[in-house]
Parts: sequence; structure tokens; C-alpha cells
Amino acid sequence: MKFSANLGFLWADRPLPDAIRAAAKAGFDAVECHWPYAVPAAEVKAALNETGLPMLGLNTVRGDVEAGENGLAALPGREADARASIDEAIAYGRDIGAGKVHVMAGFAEGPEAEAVFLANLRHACAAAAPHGMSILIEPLNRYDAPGYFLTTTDQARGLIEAAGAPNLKLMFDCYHVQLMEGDLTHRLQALLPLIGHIQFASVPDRGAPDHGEVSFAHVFEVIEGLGWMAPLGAEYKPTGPTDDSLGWLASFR
Ligand SMILES: O=C(O)C(=O)[C@@H](O)CO
Ligand SMILES: [Mg+2]
Repeated sequence: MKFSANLGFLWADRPLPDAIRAAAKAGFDAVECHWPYAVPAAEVKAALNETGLPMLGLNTVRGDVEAGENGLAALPGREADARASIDEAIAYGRDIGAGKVHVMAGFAEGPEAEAVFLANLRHACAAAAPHGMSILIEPLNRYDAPGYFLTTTDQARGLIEAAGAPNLKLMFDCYHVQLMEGDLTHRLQALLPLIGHIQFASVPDRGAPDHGEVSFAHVFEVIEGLGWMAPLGAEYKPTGPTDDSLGWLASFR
């Protein structure tokens, strides 16, 4: 198996270029991030070139975080901000060679939010396609993100089908899907053609994948059996220094 270090959580105490170096030193095959925008893209690119690691993806900005925003793309009335955040993420991703942009929906509900989200996703897919990039949407669980617009894989499937864009894909985060729906391995199998990236963390505490209610030894074996070759995103919150949390990495290789 190949693994990608999610630098939104792993080595999050270090500047992003140093976190990239730490991931390479620890033996990861790739990295991914949340919101890299405060760091000039050239510095991130230099660290990627130095280590040889690819950056798989990044997120659109959340908006006004202090006011509690968690994405803009499903918010009626915020279309201009949402599209600016999408264009920003695509441009930054292009500069660092990241092929996937996770477009964050935000806190919203109802048919108007769905129509706005779909229109913004169509814009994102059209803007990303010429650069060979994909757009990801990710259902988040109701405990960590109550009120988030996108919460289930069924809802994501409906949006992907309605958008009709081949570069719109599902971010299947095993942590969120287990909390909302369970039945991880059947869902991975059924949704495989729609999946653009897979992430994981222990459930329910979002720690390293070596404890909790999900056996990742089994889940990873199933993913491998499905022919999935891309690195799996380690998006968990270490309880201490990240380097002390990595026992699982050698054991799952
Ligand atoms: O929370 C997650 O899970 C993510 O993947 C983030 O990128 C979105 O908050
Ligand atoms: Mg995730």
C-alpha cells in the first residue's frame, strides 16, 4: 500500500515545507494538505522537488472561520466568494502540481443550497479540466461538522450524477463514512468508480489507524483487492508528536 501524509493534521506544528520534509523522512509516498495559502506556492513546490513527494490535493478556503464558516460552495448569496475560492485553489494547485481540489460545501441545507452547490461544482470542474485536475466533494460526519451540507455518500453520488462532469469525484474518508453510515468495505466496492481519493483515521477518536472500531488491516486489504493503486490519505490527529504516532505505517506496508 502507498500512503499520503495529510499535513493539515500530521506535523501541523511545522511550516508546510518542513512538514513535507518530515513526511518524506518518515517514508510517506505522497502528501496532501488542507489550506496552504499562507505559504508562497514556490516554497511548497521547492520542498516537493527536494523530497520528490507529490502533493495530491488541497481544499478551498473555509471562508470566515471566526464566524464559524466551513466552506462556501453551497451557500446561497455567496457565489462570487465561492468561485473566487475555487479559482484560487485551482491556481495554487496548478503551481504546486496538485491534481485534486476539495471544494468545501459549508453549512447549509435545502434545495436552494443544492442548486448553488451544483452550479459552483460545474464551474469548478470546467475550470479544473483544462489543467487535468479533478474536483472532490467530501461528506463530513454530523458530530464534527453539525449542519454541514454534505453528509452521506448517497448525497454525494446524487450530486456527482447530476453534475455530469467526469472530473467530479468523491473523497471517501473512511472516518466520516464509518461515523455516518458504516459498512465501509461494501461502500468502497460499490462507489469505487466515483472515488477520487481515500482518507482514513481511527473511529471514533480520529487517531492513528491502529485502534478503534475499524480494522484498517482488513479495510486496506480490501482496498488493495479492488485494484486501488493511489496513496491513501492519513488524515488523523496525533495525540503527541507525529513521529511517535507512526508505528502503523511500517505494519501496513
Ligand atoms: O475533515 C476532513 O475530513 C477533511 O478532509 C478536510 O479536508 C475538510 O475539513
Ligand atoms: Mg477527510
